[in-house]
Amino acid sequence: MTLHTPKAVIVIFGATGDLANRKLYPSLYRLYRNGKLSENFAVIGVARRPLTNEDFRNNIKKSIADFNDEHINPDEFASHFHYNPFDVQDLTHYQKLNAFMDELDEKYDAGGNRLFYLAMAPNFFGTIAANLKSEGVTNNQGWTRLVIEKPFGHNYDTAQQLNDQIRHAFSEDQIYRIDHYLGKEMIQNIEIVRFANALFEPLWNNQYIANIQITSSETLGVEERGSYYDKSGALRDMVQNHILQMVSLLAMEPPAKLTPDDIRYEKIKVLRSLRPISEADVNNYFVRGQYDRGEIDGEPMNAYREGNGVDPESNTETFVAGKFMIDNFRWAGVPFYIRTGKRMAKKATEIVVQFKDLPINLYAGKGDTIDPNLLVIRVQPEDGITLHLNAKKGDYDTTSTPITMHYDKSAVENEYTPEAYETLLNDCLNGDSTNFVHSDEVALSWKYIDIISKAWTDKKAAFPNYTSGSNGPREADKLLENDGFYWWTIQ
Ligand SMILES: NC(=O)C1=CN([C@@H]2O[C@H](COP(=O)(O)OP(=O)(O)OC[C@H]3O[C@@H](n4cnc5c(N)ncnc54)[C@H](OP(=O)(O)O)[C@@H]3O)[C@@H](O)[C@H]2O)C=CC1
Ligand SMILES: O=C1O[C@H](COP(=O)(O)O)[C@@H](O)[C@H](O)[C@H]1O
Repeated sequence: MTLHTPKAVIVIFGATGDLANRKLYPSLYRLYRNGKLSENFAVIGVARRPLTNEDFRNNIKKSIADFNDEHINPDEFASHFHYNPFDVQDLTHYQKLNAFMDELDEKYDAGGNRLFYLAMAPNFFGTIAANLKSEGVTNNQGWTRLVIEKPFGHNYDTAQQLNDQIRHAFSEDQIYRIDHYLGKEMIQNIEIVRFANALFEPLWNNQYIANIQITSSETLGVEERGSYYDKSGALRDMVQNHILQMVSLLAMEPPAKLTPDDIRYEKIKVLRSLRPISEADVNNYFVRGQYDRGEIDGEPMNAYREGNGVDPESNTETFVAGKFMIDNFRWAGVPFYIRTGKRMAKKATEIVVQFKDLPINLYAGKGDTIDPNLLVIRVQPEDGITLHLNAKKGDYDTTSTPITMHYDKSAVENEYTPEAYETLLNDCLNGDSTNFVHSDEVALSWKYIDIISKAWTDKKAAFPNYTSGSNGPREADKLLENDGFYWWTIQ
């Protein structure tokens, strides 16, 4: 696809919030700095508090203060930003917004294109979408796009309701549902590693792969988000979206073409092939945990139930481990193990593809155990790929020893690797929806997750059951041990 420098008037609903300040403004700045955003753009920040343009621009400058680029004048960048105090319920505010967008469109020659970014709590999404439509804000000349943030609903039913509300005002191809994991460099690399290497694609199936493990662990607890998190939990917060997206990318068939529709079609097929589990079976496939007090880097940590906004008897899980089975020809019999949790030993996201053992070990007589080949995709904190092989030991005998081949980015490459939000904003501005989530993916993933959450809501767990700073509850290890496997250590 040929990319042109996009032109647009962008409205950020929730412009004074955490996401806007920490992620969106720095991402827009990097796009601007890297020439991906021309001078033909304006941003209107929308929120309740009564800021002036000057206050708002000062906030923008604070959010990009770390960049310190000599050749970019922060005032010049910030001059593209305009603040609009706003009440999302007040229709007259939408009418004024519409007129202001026209004015800025003319001033910046923005091509009549409009991007609405909803960086606010999801309960506002339906109202905002409906009001934008009823007040004619979406009747613009150029393209119109809507970006929404997760959570896309709380379960299947609420996700469908949310979708219906938004679809009333925007068509599916105008809606960009953000899953920031899809903007991460190494998650995007899964497709390239699989489909651009003759070495892997022929082996990428149940004949050669024993299991796939996905770990996304955090050292942080729920911090200031207790009241949101206590109603969500790790299953909804991480598994329904990020983890299932990673599973889909790892398991999908090669798409006919690299178009958004072809790729989504293949991902959706994976979600359709997930082996359904009954409520009675949930605990054979999934393990839940909640962190207790503990220590990380020598610092004492409190228990989840002691956090702000958390019910002192909370039954909410802060850890999930699980096994997905994909019942199709390619993956029959291959477990996809996943685990994610807060307050674990390390902050890391890693994918390990474990290949099957060879039929016989020719070196067993010489006392060597041959390790399985592993392909490790390191998503964060550092990106990289490691291939675990066996090779000759450096001695007189012909014996085998495990070796590794690493691909690590140089410091310079790392510096220029775009942040997830930067990549996704760039894609959206250029109309590329490949790395955004389709409503069918949302619906299918909720259908699967709802069964687990029902089983877990109906039956209280013996929480807390893992120490802060550990790798989660012991049951998560047993899940693999029962199948003759174990979790590979995170690097
Ligand atoms: N923060 C993050 O890292 C992530 C956030 N998200 C999602 O992004 C969304 C925003 O999160 P976050 O930035 O953390 O939330 P914040 O609570 O920090 O910000 C909420 C924003 O909404 C504005 N707002 C609230 N009520 C109204 C109203 N009635 N009318 C107009 N504006 C209003 C607030 O401004 P004011 O008070 O001035 O009105 C503020 O700008 C949520 O859906 C969240 O789940 C998703 C992934 C990561
Ligand atoms: O969406 C979310 O993701 C973060 C973890 O993101 P990462 O990029 O740091 O891996 C998680 O902390 C948060 O609870 C969740 O809502």
